[in-house]
Amino acid sequence: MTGSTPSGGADAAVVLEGLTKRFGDHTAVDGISLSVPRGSFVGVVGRNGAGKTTTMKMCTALLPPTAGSVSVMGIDVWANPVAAKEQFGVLPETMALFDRLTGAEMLLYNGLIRGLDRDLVVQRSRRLLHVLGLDEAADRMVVDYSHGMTKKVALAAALLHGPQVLFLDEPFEAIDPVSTRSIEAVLHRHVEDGGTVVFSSHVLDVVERLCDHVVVIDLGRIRTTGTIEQVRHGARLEDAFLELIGEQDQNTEGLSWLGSS
Ligand SMILES: Nc1ncnc2c1ncn2[C@@H]1O[C@H](COP(=O)(O)OP(=O)(O)OP(=O)(O)O)[C@@H](O)[C@H]1O
Repeated sequence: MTGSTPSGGADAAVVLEGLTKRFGDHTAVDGISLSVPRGSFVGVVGRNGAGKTTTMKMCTALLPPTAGSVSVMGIDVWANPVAAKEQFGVLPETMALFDRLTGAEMLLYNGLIRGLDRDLVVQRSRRLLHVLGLDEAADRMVVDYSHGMTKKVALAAALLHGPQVLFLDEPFEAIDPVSTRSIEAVLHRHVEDGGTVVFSSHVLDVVERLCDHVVVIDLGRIRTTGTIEQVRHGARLEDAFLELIGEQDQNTEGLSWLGSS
């Protein structure tokens, strides 16, 4: 995986070139270039406000870039969003779901608007709901789901059309350990079958366990990228990350009043 000189070759699942997003005077993403090979499992990490979600949104046709380009499986996401969307599934940070439908109905609706055959959608939905531990919840309205259950049904919706690339923003946030393992198994299966996963996470132990590559973003730029081993240099990924980002001192000065009453 290259961080500054995207090859853009036929082996690339995702190619970012000079991807930039400015909000007024603030540059949230500052000219990111990256080439993600097909079949890789990539963790995107960075502290709060580093630019992970903004980058994910630009990759998935949710937020137009100020400059630069992104392509998925060779298709320019912003020049040809409809064709590009067939290639990827997305679990966004904030989910606008049709939550007055049951989980099964929501998946059916998602599948049908993607033009999938009804029987195929029903069959895939059942399987996904089962694997993600949502059998019991399938006939309940999504609005009544817990945060973790909502995330899992949104993940099922992202997987339904069998995309080549998955972009997942914090897929493990609010997910219990049992479901974490189920999701990990689904994602591993996707990669074993030749798919690509790009996900952001603050849980570096999960990134270390799952991913073959990691991208560290800071202040809207790629701070470093490579295989997990290259980035952690034999240490724990979390320690390597803290050293890289330079935030090891936990300064609690001025908080002596905490717990004093
Ligand atoms: N719509 C917006 N308008 C203005 N500024 C924004 C907007 N969206 C994001 N930002 C800013 O862009 C920067 C990057 O935000 P982003 O959400 O991409 O960070 P992040 O790495 O995903 O953070 P977190 O880990 O907290 O989710 C932040 O400074 C944020 O305040």
